[in-house]
Amino acid sequence: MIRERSCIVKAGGTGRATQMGKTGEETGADGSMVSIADYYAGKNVLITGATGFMGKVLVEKLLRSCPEVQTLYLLVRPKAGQSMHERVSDMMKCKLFDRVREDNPDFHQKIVPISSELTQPALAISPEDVERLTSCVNIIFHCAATIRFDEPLKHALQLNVMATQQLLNLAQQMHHLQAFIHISTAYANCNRRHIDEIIYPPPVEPKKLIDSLEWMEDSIVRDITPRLIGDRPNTYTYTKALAECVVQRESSKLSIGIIRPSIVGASWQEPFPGWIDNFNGPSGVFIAAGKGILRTMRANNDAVADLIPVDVVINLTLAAGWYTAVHRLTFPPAALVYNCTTGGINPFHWGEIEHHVMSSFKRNPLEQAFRRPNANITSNYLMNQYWILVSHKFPALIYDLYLRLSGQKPQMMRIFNRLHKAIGLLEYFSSQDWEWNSENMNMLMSHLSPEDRKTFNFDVRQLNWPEYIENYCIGTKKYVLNEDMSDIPAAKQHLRKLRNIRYTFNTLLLVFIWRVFIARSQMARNIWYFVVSLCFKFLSYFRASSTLTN
Ligand SMILES: CCCCCCCC/C=C\CCCCCCCC(=O)SCCNC(=O)CCNC(=O)[C@H](O)C(C)(C)COP(=O)(O)OP(=O)(O)OC[C@H]1O[C@@H](n2cnc3c(N)ncnc32)[C@H](O)[C@@H]1OP(=O)(O)O
Ligand SMILES: NC(=O)C1=CN([C@@H]2O[C@H](COP(=O)(O)OP(=O)(O)OC[C@H]3O[C@@H](n4cnc5c(N)ncnc54)[C@H](OP(=O)(O)O)[C@@H]3O)[C@@H](O)[C@H]2O)C=CC1
Repeated sequence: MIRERSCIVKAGGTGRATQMGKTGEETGADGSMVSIADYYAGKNVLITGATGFMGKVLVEKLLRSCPEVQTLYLLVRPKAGQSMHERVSDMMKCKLFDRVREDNPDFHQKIVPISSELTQPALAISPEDVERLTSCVNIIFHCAATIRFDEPLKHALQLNVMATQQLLNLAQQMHHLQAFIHISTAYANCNRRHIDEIIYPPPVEPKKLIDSLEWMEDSIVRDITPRLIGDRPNTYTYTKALAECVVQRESSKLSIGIIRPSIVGASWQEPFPGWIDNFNGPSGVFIAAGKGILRTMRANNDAVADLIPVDVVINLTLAAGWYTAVHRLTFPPAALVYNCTTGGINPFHWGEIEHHVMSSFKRNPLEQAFRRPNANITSNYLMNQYWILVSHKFPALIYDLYLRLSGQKPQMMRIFNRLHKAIGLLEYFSSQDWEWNSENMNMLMSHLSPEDRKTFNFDVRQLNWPEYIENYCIGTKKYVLNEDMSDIPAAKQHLRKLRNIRYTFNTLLLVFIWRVFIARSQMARNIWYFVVSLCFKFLSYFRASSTLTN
């Protein structure tokens, strides 16, 4: 149980003892509050979702900036024919960990994978592992979730809500737990325009929903899902809202922090700019636009694009873990919520994103683009439908015809259908504005020492958007598509070839249409002869006047 009355925490590798002050704050020998790295020294940390996008960055940052951390227990499941050990060892080989590897080649010794399938009863953790975890874990970061927008409700509920409840149950058995940090999303309450740092009443009592869905067939659940999620756009935001409520209910027994990031994008500074490893959210859209596949999308040019770099989210998460733990005895029995957003502090709009993404991909083109990158966003439904027809479906049809004629399997229409499904799910978020209150983020920043403010920087006022977007686009090229920067001249050459193909195609099309038109209409023929004779007269006049002046 974590709401201990007093506690002495041995700060592991630093050999520095920290103790609870009168206020419940952990203080150093001189009475000052311990730094973040000192707090994590000697601590055992449990992380769920460590193999995911944000989990990886969290593990990396903990190892790099809190090198005295004792052990990181990662709840991992075997997947795609790989054992949990193989998955974790592959993860540690990835480029993201290069800096940690340089600082400490033996960093893997601090990582202990624990086999767990979060959708199974008791999280499918073996009794020995439960024993081990309950006796030593000091802090939990719960990142695991399904973030798919089209996840069937039952599965989203199982993972995002029920697994969270089970993890909270496990947390309550832990003897030395000091903080439970839950990663939610800023869009959990996207049915509201203004979102405060509070937990709103749930759309439905989670337990009742879980009980009633349990006996229902999947087809029935599918049919009633739209009615259940109501004014939320998908099962993801709906179940994340329910999860917050489940977490909040345990806050009288545990010290809890809830982080609500908005749209998490590539890293801003750490461990290097532009790191990204997936197609989620805007990354997939940027790549599709860079490849010249996506030419139109419904989004509001003037709406705020609330992107937040992944390293900012992780720095805030670690700082919130520290703050929750050192203040655990002074907290009221309520979870502290941190809206982790940029819109209210350093706003940037979708129209500006479009401009910078396009110019960045023109400077650093992706390899083997389908067409020259030239995506436009519009909030007009009909306009978007028109461009989908002209710029997506028509070229896909022609290309598939070419593939068929050359004996290959047509594939472009299939790609476009998938793309349309994906962007259709994102449009809700790119067409509207939200306003998040981020006072707790500012409050947390004010509690950091100047040194911690640098090491765990989450001050997004310093973010230079054009530079960030440029690094983001380069990051998608290098780390998602594994393309080499040295191939840029060839990629530019390919774009020039595409431009020439387009010019030739347009000219041939124009001539063809005109010829058809002339052949069928006397009026068109008359206009044609009139224009030609006008040009001829003008040329003769020009030639005659230049002869006279000579
Ligand atoms: C010029 C630019 C202008 C900008 C304009 C505005 C841009 C606005 C952009 C965004 C704003 C919104 C942001 C959201 C806010 C919420 C934030 C959060 O809290 S959570 C995080 C969000 N979560 C998701 O982003 C999950 C979304 N993804 C899904 O739900 C599914 O992946 C879905 C339905 C899109 C596709 O499902 P399937 O079953 O058809 O496909 P599957 O298995 O996921 O992937 C198949 C292949 O396609 C790639 N793929 C996946 N998503 C892609 C995408 N968006 N674009 C391109 N490829 C994608 C995958 O990597 C995979 O590749 P392989 O077959 O393994 O090689
Ligand atoms: N990405 C974003 O834009 C945003 C994300 N968030 C939140 O941040 C958190 C992390 O998101 P992100 O890193 O992007 O998500 P990812 O999809 O990249 O990672 C999800 C993680 O959860 C794990 N997981 C999923 N299902 C199970 C399961 N049944 N048992 C065990 N582990 C499981 C995955 O493991 P495995 O590798 O085995 O599949 C993976 O490690 C989530 O809570 C999300 O809601 C909030 C706002 C925005």
